[in-house]
Amino acid sequence: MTTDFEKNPGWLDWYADPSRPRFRLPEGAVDAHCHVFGPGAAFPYAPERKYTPCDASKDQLFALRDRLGFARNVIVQATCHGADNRALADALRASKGMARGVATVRPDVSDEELRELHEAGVRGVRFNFVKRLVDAAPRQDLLDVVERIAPLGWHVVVYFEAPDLPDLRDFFLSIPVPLVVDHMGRPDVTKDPDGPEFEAFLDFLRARPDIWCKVTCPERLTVDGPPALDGEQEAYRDVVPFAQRVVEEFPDRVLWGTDWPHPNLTDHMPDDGLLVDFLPHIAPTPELRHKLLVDNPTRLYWPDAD
Ligand SMILES: O=C(O)c1cc(C(=O)O)oc(=O)c1
Repeated sequence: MTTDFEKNPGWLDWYADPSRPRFRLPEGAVDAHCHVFGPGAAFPYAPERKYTPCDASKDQLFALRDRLGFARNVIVQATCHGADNRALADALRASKGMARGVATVRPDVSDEELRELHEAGVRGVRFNFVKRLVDAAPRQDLLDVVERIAPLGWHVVVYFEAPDLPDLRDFFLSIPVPLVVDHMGRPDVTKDPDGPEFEAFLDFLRARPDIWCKVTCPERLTVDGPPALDGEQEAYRDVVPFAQRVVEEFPDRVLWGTDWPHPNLTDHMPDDGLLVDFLPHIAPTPELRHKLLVDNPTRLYWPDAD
């Protein structure tokens, strides 16, 4: 088995020495979207992966959590690990209850694996429709997965790009468990936040009260920044109106996370401390920020916490 992996040429490694955020996160804040990569020598990347990243271990993730001032993490299975959830489960177990997870499973996953994942802290599965990241799975396979995970009380996280929503909408609405949308459905932020494409996305969120939305990844969505680097306190201004619209209309079902270690960025690697400083721009009041960072993710991932 290969354990010696070479990251993609031009791969941008995560930012090694993030600044301490000026914005002080509320107590109990959850980084509700982040990943671990390998390390490849211990947890090999999947043969079917579309990219080979740099390593980003659980210890490095937990160090970032502590530096930024988060209490908890939600770790999302990255596509470079396919449906091999061992690195994820290892990180969840090591977190001692301070991390929950979102896994990738195939319809033939055993009951025992599902039980073990649940016991480790997994509370959802991820369906990915971004063509550069995965080969499309047949929709029937996904519905078969839903049937397997529904009894565990899990939800489905969906990652897709805005132009694909019209084709996916009815399928999503047929999924009989809560849905969580990654990265705001990837809007084109050069378009009008009040225009038809983003309105179609908001309308999808309105279709059911159990559709949640991650208002994440300004560093991925931005077109003209400025980037969260060199102390910039007004980063990613072009993304702000989109995220703010979602936060204000759906304050009780928005989530936020760093997306560390930021796979596949090609332009720049953000300083994660400055990414945290982006939060007051999209959630302008302490009440909105408390819902976004504490109440909502705690309700979804730690419903029994007091
Ligand atoms: O846009 C991406 O490249 C990306 C990739 C992955 C993954 O590979 O799982 O996860 C993300 O949240 C975003």
